[in-house]
Amino acid sequence: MLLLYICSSKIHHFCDLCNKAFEGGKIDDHPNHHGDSLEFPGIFIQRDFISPEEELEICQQIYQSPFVESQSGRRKQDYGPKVNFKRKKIKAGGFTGLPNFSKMLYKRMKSVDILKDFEPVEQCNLEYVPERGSSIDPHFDDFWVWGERLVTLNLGSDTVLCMTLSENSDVSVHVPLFNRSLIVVYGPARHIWMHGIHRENITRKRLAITFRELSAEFQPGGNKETEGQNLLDIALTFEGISIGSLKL
Ligand SMILES: O=C(O)CCC(=O)C(=O)O
Ligand SMILES: [Fe+2]
Repeated sequence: MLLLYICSSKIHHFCDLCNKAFEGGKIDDHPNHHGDSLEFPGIFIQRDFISPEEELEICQQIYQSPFVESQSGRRKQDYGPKVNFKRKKIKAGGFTGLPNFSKMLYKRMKSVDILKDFEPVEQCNLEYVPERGSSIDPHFDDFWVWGERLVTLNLGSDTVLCMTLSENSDVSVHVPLFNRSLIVVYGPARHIWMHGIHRENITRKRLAITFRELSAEFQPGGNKETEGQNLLDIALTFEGISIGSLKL
């Protein structure tokens, strides 16, 4: 069966300036919101996290490494451990660390209150383009290996993250992903709501850099603490080459 990923009539638009989602309207209505509002905890947005010059530099760095084809018209570059989600196995394998250009992003993230103790162990760069109809179906990021906060830096163009309660939910919340902004997804937005991106909302090339931290099991005090520390030591060398590069 072909499941068409379309949005319900009850679209709410999340406003990062009000920290609420408003029924109907448009993504850029602020301050003229109307319609019922919904509390929508678990989204933090830092607009202009990087400058246009930094964006250009980061994009140039990204395109010096090869991409591999991914699902739904996306291409990706992975820097992280090899994870078998079904068997719950994680291996450092060919992981050589996060890429060099992410060192400055890591440092800057530390200056954001909600991320001051954020220790990323994985980076995935995704490329979306309208020509390939790139999108991502609604999903939860894995809960066994990945921790509370999902952090994404948005590059290239604006788009919208669509949050739904299930595949065919009749309520959706559209969250703006501004170019050069950083978004942190946590709490209910991470655990209760699924997230995805519609192909209609990819109108120009977009690059998303997602950083993930390890779950509590791999953190100090957890029973996989040593494994976690080892992965983190590798990640934070910032000497990584993408997994796809190894196969060439
Ligand atoms: O492209 C994005 O902003 C979201 C990507 C995502 O949800 C994922 O890689 O799990
Ligand atoms: Fe995701």
